[in-house]
Amino acid sequence: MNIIEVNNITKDYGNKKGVFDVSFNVRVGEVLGFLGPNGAGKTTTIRQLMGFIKPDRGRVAINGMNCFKEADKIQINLGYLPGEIAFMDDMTGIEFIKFIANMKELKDFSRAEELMKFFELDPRGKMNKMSKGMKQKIGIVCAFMQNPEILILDEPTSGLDPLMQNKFIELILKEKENGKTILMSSHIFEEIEKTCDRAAIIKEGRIVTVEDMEKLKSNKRKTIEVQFDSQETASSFVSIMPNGKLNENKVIVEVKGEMDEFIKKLSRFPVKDLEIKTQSLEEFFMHFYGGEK
Ligand SMILES: Nc1ncnc2c1ncn2[C@@H]1O[C@H](COP(=O)(O)OP(=O)(O)OP(=O)(O)O)[C@@H](O)[C@H]1O
Repeated sequence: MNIIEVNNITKDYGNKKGVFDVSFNVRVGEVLGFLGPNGAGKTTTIRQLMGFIKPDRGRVAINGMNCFKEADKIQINLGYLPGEIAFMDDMTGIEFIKFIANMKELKDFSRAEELMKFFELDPRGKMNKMSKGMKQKIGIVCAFMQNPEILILDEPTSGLDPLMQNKFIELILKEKENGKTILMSSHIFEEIEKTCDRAAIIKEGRIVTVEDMEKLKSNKRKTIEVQFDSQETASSFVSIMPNGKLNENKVIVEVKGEMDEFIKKLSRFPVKDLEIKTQSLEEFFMHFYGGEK
C-alpha cells in the first residue's frame, strides 16, 4: 500500500526551473531515498508534499489526503526535517525544542530526551551560538520526538560529522524496524545504500529512475585482481576466463552480480593474492547524473 503518492506533479518556476511531471510512491514501512544533484528539484518536491506550495498540475497525497488542502491533518502524524531550518536565534536549543513540542501538542517529552542523549546534544546554549551540526541535531530531535508514523527528511545529515552520520543511520534502521515510512533526500550515497529500500533519482526537475536498492547493489561491478605464482599460471587462468586481462603474473577480471562462476574457476589454480574493488554506488549513480554531482 502506498502511503506517500506523488502523481505527475509540475511546479514550473520558468527558465526550465522547478519540477516537471514527477511521479513516485512510498509504500508503507518503506525507506525511499530521494537523490539528485544541487538544484534538481528535491526540496521543491518535498515542499509540495508538506503543503507549503501547490503543484501547478498533478496530485500529491499522504495517507490518501490531499497534501495542500489537508496539510494540517496530515502533519499530526508526520515528522518533517527541512533542508534549511529557520530557527529563532534568541531562544536556547531546549526552549526551541519545547516550543515545537507545544505546537505539536506533545505530552510526553521522554523521547525528545532520549534523542538528545543519543545524539550527544547539549541544548542549553543560545541557538545563535550553535554550530550547524548542533542545529541539525535540534532539527532531528524535533522531527522524531513525537514518534510519527511518517517521516519526510530533507538532507538529514547535512552538517553532521561522520560519527553522528553513523548514529543517524542507526536511528533510521531502528525506525524502519518499527515499521515507519520514510522519505529522505540525500547527497550521501553511503547513507542511502545502508538505509533505503528503493531510490528515486531526480535530475533537472524530472525523475530519471526509481530503483530497488537490492537490485542496484547486485548489479554493482567488482574489479578483481588475482596474483598467481607465475605468468604461466596467470595465462592458464585467462584461457578459461576470457574477459580477464593478463598483466605479468596478475589477472584483472570484472565481475558483475554473482561471484559463483568466478570462484569455482579460480579454485582450480594456486592463488598468491587477491584484491577486490567494488564500484561504489556513487559511481553507479553518476551514470544517471551524467557526470555532475
Ligand atoms: N521559489 C522559487 N522561485 C524560482 N525558482 C525556484 C524557487 N524555488 C526553487 N527554485 C529553483 O528550482 C530548482 C530546484 O530547486 P530545489 O531547491 O528544489 O533543488 P534541490 O534538488 O533541493 O537542490 P539542493 O540539493 O541544492 O538543495 C532550482 O533551480 C532552484 O533555483
